Amino acid sequence: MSELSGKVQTVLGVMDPRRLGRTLTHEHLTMSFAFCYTPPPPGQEACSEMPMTMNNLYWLKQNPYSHRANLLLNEEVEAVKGELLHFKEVGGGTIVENTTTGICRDVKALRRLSEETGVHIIAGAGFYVAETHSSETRSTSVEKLTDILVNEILHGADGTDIKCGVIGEIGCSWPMTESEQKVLQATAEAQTQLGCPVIIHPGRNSDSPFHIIRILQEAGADISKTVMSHLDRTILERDKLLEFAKLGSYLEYDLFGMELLNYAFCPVVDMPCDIERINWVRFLTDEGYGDNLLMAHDIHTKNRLTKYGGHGFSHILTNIVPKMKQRGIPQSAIDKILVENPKRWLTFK
Ligand SMILES: CC(=O)NCCS(=O)(=O)O
Repeated sequence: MSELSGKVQTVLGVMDPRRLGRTLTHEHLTMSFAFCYTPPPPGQEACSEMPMTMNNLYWLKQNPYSHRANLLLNEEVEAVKGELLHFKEVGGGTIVENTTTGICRDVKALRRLSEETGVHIIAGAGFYVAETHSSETRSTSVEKLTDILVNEILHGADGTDIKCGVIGEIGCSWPMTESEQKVLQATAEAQTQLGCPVIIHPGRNSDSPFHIIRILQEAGADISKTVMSHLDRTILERDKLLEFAKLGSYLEYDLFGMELLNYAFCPVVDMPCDIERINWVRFLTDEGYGDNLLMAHDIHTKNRLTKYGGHGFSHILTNIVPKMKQRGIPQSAIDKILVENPKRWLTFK
């Protein structure tokens, strides 16, 4: 049993889990997604450099990854601070900040944001997808990777004394690379040592979450303390989703607010709209998985901030929760998703 047992760990230190309140389990407050730049559709090349003005906002919403500056959320710390103050005003308590090594994690900015807004922030340890792994990471052994993860939780990340409180988001591609597989095995080992929460970014294929859980299980992970993110764009077939739910991880719908026609990273996927996400949440609740559900926005581009006409970090509390109630999801089920399940997941064993 670790010294963190029964506690959660925020960027300001260890805390009683009862203080978390309403929690968004998958967000980014400062990160760069520059490596994911995707050229605009033919004939629209000039749009990638255009100013982020009112008349361009709809294009940005439809093509968020085709505009270079839009991928630099790390340029908007002041705007994010304003968003967090509003999140608190509307009843928000905690944000799990999933930025890991590879997409410009900035734990000092997270600590400052938490101090200045009063929102509890939990930082993520580990590595994003292989495309962002350094050559050093790729050649590191599972044992050394485990040491890095454990160190980020027990001693601090990126040369600071600011400690992470979850492992993840751990990035996986489809097909998975050897380096990603090693990081997953190290994640399982670090989780066994520390009893910590884990959160995974699956590849963009409905077989990816199954494959990841198998690797984690074989390496000894505690699947009941593991979140599978981005199910909204990953498993879009009911029977397959129920088959996955039986494996026992948390099931996260974390792209609330993201509504677009063309999902550039995987054009064969029809990205659901928010009402469809609510329907998935209701389906899983009705099927008995209410204790496994989590929700978030996974804001990772500028255009989703209210400064740029986006929905912002308060969208779930302000707009989605009332809609869930209107669609017959009881308050008790909503409280599980926003309070009880995050608390159980984030508490160290
Ligand atoms: C930051 C991040 O990984 N967001 C997920 C984007 S995706 O399109 O769902 O993979």
